Amino acid sequence: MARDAMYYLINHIDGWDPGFDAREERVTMSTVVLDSVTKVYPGGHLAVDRMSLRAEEGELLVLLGPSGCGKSTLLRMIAGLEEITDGDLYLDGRLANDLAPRDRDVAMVFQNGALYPHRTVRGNLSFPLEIAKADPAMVRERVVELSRALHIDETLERRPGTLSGGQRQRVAMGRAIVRQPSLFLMDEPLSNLDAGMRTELRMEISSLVRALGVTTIYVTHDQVEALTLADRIAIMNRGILQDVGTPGQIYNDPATAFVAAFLSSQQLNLLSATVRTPQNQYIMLDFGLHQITMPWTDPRAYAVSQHTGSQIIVGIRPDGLAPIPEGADGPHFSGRVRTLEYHGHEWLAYLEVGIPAVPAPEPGPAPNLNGHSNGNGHAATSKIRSMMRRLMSGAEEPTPEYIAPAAAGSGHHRRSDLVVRLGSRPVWRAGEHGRVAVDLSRLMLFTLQGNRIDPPRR
Ligand SMILES: Nc1ncnc2c1ncn2[C@@H]1O[C@H](COP(=O)(O)OP(=O)(O)OP(=O)(O)O)[C@@H](O)[C@H]1O
Repeated sequence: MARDAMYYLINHIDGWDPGFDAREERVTMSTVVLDSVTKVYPGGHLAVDRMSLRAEEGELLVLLGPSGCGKSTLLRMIAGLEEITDGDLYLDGRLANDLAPRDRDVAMVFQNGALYPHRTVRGNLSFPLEIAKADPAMVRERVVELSRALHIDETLERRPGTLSGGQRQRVAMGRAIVRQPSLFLMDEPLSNLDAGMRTELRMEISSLVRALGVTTIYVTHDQVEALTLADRIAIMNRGILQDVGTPGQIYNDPATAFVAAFLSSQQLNLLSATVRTPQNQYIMLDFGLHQITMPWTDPRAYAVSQHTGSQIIVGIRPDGLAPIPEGADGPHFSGRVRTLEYHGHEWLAYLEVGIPAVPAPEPGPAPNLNGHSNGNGHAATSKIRSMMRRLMSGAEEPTPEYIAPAAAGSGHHRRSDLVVRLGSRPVWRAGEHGRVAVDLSRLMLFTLQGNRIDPPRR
């Protein structure tokens, strides 16, 4: 959104009086607290498993995860559209499990920007204010102002069916904004748009919700959207919270191998290594054909040494490896360049280094995530376990904590190529021998279950 349009919107919204005490509402935006919230759908499907999470007042919290991980279910429970099976939801400090959706002061924007098809854009935008019995003259004025700020003023007399996808989403956002809720819930609002429109609207959403200071929970499966938009990201898999932190924290210091792999734009190198401490002089990560040494002065050394004699998973992003000349010193890998791939802004090289590679394990929740807990976690856990037993009547209790990596520890690792980022000019040709320096500080160290060996900083 253009800067002047943004100021226009903010200034006018500040002065709004839409017929209810909106300004009072705006100074205290909702905090959202999930305390061990669980959803089991009829039929026994566990969609959300003991999620504890807190969205601060005015925060833009992104829920990120692959399709089917339970993001929409969680959002719908917050909106009151889906019943909570177990655990507690607090909105602004009030227990809200049984609060009717209309009493939650929540506005929701969906993927398809669901609008009233027989109402014009003007009718759609004014509807929430009409319901609130606002003065009609004021409603007309406010709708025009808002439509200008959202660049949809020329579409006011049109019906949603005649609008582009981007215009429909702007109207949907406008309709959510117009009644100034204390909580915005957005469920993949950009996923039906083309790449250019997604980028444009992404920036607009970011400036809009920040300018309004409305607490926003935004669901997406797109890691770029999450990294660019969020104050904090909560990443989920199979209904379980995997990590929560600022984009920088979870990208650079991920709690689990799943998080590291999910947030990598290029394929993350996940390699199997055995930890050794020869004569206690240093730590050796033994990759079979290659060894990397880590001095005792490394801040992770003690934690890694606890795994001496065992296998661990070492993660390294393609840009943590840099080509170096043959014979250069320092930690390195080397092998034949199998192929080069052109990606426009960069080249990727695939280096045959003969190191066992492993898929990212999908562990349970990382320990010590900074979600909210009111101290009754054990009670909630045993409650849900007994409920699951009832639901599954005799079936074995589900244990989502650990799904063994296909190859890890089995001795039958597939050997795959090391992916190396080369930048805009390839320094090698296919078939040549290549050598890459390993930036020790960029190595991520995980147990075979996929949890970080050295605790992430939050
Ligand atoms: N009404 C329902 N009844 C039974 N199972 C459901 C229902 N709604 C969702 N599920 C299941 O719950 C799980 C979580 O679904 P949910 O829609 O919350 O995931 P999601 O992360 O939002 O996925 P997507 O990104 O594809 O929308 C899925 O396995 C889904 O099939």
